[in-house]
Amino acid sequence: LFNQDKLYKSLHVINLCGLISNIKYNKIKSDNIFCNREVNEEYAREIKKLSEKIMGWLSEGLGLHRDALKEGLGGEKVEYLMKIIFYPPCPKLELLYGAPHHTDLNGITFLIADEVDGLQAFQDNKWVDVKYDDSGIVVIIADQIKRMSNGRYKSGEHRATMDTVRTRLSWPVFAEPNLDHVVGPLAELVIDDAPKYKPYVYREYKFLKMNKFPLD
Ligand SMILES: O=C(O)CCC(=O)C(=O)O
Ligand SMILES: [Fe+2]
Repeated sequence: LFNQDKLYKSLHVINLCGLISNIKYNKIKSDNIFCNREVNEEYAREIKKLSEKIMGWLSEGLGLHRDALKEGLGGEKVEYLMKIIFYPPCPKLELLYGAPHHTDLNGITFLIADEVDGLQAFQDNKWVDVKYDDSGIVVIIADQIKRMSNGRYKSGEHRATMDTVRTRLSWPVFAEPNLDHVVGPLAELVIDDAPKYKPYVYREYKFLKMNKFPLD
């Protein structure tokens, strides 16, 4: 999917995550270790390209033109939100999940983690581990693609567990609509089929889902 050289170049921040995964969070924050603007910008550019390529394939899979999902998500106004998540060790795993099971609110998510496993996907009615693999990137189809496709694509259910002794860092990038953009089933997909989902201004969708209000 990527030009490999470019990928590796843009990933050295991620490798750094692996190396520093045992350093205390405060130290990470105070050292501003992630503030390598050049690398982050290059990573963001590559994620944008990858995101548009995959959304192109997904659009074609719906029998639509390549840009259909990208345009539905807001075209050039799509935003790429990078999060760095810190999961401290948890000696009693039965007490909590790092991230309880959920689907992502946005359009599509790209996730890289350090070498500590934790991400699990719900597949065939059971939770399966997404194994750490530093040659790849995890792609999660999220709510807005499900809604634009009128349910023909599912929003991938996932969760993150913690490790009893090791700290874990993960690095998802969420491709999401601008808060004022309205997303709903694509017009071409609701000619013969009834719309399964209401269109929402993304700001409102986020608010309703985060507060567990009914959506449709
Ligand atoms: O840390 C992970 O592997 C998953 C994080 C996640 O699912 C999220 O932030 O939405
Ligand atoms: Fe998630």
